Amino acid sequence: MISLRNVRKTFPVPSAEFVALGGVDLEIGDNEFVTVVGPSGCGKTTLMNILAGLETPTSGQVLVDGAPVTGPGPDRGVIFQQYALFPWLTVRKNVEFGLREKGVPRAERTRIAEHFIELVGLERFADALPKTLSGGMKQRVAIARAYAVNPSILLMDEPFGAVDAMTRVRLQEQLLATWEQEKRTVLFITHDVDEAVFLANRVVVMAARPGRIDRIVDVRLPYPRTEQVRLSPEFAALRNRVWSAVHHQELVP
Ligand SMILES: Nc1ncnc2c1ncn2[C@@H]1O[C@H](COP(=O)(O)OP(=O)(O)OP(=O)(O)O)[C@@H](O)[C@H]1O
Repeated sequence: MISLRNVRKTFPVPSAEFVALGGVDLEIGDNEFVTVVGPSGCGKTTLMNILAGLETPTSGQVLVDGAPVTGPGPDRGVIFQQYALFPWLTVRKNVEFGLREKGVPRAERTRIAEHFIELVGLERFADALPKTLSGGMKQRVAIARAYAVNPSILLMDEPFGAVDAMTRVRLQEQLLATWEQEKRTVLFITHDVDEAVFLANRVVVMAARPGRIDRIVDVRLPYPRTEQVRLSPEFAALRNRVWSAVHHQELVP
């Protein structure tokens, strides 16, 4: 369980302070899939960095299973928009990397890496170098690598932002298929309202100046989220609600 309690983050700017997050309260249950949308600059990445332990809040509490977050930890896997794979390592070695760091013995490393490479459908590319893979494939390697160290929480910041629209839809389906087999708590940041609704149990809509939660939309659509779900009137209604919540606030100066 993740708990954010009155989390505030300010950055010093000349002659004042900039309020990137102005008191965020949020609870995320175990194995929940929560997406975060909102206009540029509303503090999405700041929120994720705080949860990842890469930034400290100015005030407020950030708890994972009741314990304060004091830095990065193996309980939280982070996946960024840029693929962040080691270019000189094969897919297999990239996926094994965190396990090696943890001192997991070789046979066990191989077994775990194989399992997650298969789960993201890249078994044919296990011995390939990242430069020979498409952007979508690289991002699947990043997902397998994050999963391999067995974090209970996955923090994903616009992970599919750099791939084309068709690949993006496939990656969404693939991520959900992985999550349904290996449930984790996921916090997933995106600019894409369709993506936010398609993936989530709940969509957190943020607003800017100061960065805050504007509203939370429950997505009570069944999993697996098939094309039929994506094309359903229920999906369209939710998408329209989230779209209005995000885009109408941008008209405010
Ligand atoms: N180190 C910093 N110093 C000063 N201001 C910062 C710093 N980091 C972030 N900010 C400001 O805080 C605000 C929130 O930034 P953040 O990156 O969290 O927004 P975001 O919602 O993720 O934006 P985007 O969707 O464009 O990625 C922005 O206005 C940004 O300029």
